[in-house]
Amino acid sequence: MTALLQPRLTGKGIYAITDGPRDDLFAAVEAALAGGARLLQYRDKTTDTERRRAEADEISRICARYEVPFIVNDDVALARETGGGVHLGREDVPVAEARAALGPEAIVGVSCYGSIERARQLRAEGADYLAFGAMYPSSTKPHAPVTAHDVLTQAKALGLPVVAIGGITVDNAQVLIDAGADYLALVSAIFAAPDIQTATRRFADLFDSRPGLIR
Ligand SMILES: Cc1ncc(COP(=O)(O)OP(=O)(O)O)c(N)n1
Ligand SMILES: Cc1ncsc1CCOP(=O)(O)O
Repeated sequence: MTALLQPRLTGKGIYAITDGPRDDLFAAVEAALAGGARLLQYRDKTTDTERRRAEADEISRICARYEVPFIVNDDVALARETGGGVHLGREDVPVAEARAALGPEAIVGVSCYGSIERARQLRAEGADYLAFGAMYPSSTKPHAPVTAHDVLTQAKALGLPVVAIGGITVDNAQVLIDAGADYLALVSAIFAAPDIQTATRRFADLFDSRPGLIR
């Protein structure tokens, strides 16, 4: 296991999520972090174990330099090896199994799709954040059903950080923040942008741009 101290899950902002192999993966991650991303997830659905391990290890080090929590999608063993947290969906292991493998300090995030009941259950199981979506149709995950925005508002009452994901652009993001999203989870809007750092900064600025609004 890489002995890197994981920063805590605090605040609000951009949750940058990678989407499979690319030649400039490390530079892309670094650009998102330089643009102000506050959480980083390594998401690679391929089965190339060696490449995934090497990439996750390097990205965990980049995140540590920026003091940004590093999360691995799906793969608890890889999270353990690289000192990261993990994001779990309905096809993945239970929260308790991830917690037992990663320890009490690790971030364990969960997909709740559009279900407050699922969110309540996973909170009881020890999840650290609750992710909802797709909020809009997503070209990254085209079959993900779209969720109503008011689930974000309802989720606020559960007292954990609320993450919105799916089809988010700079033009449709503000309404999600206003509905209660603490984090906007973004794949294509930042990682397919010609200038990843600038794209991330534009989203990050949304969290600071309305000082008069009480959230
Ligand atoms: C922050 C965040 N939210 C949702 C997901 C989707 O997770 P899941 O439903 O397990 O689907 P895959 O990502 O595994 O295709 C996520 N990865 N991150
Ligand atoms: C992983 C995932 N889960 C629901 S939508 C989605 C993809 C989000 O990607 P994008 O930000 O490009 O729509």
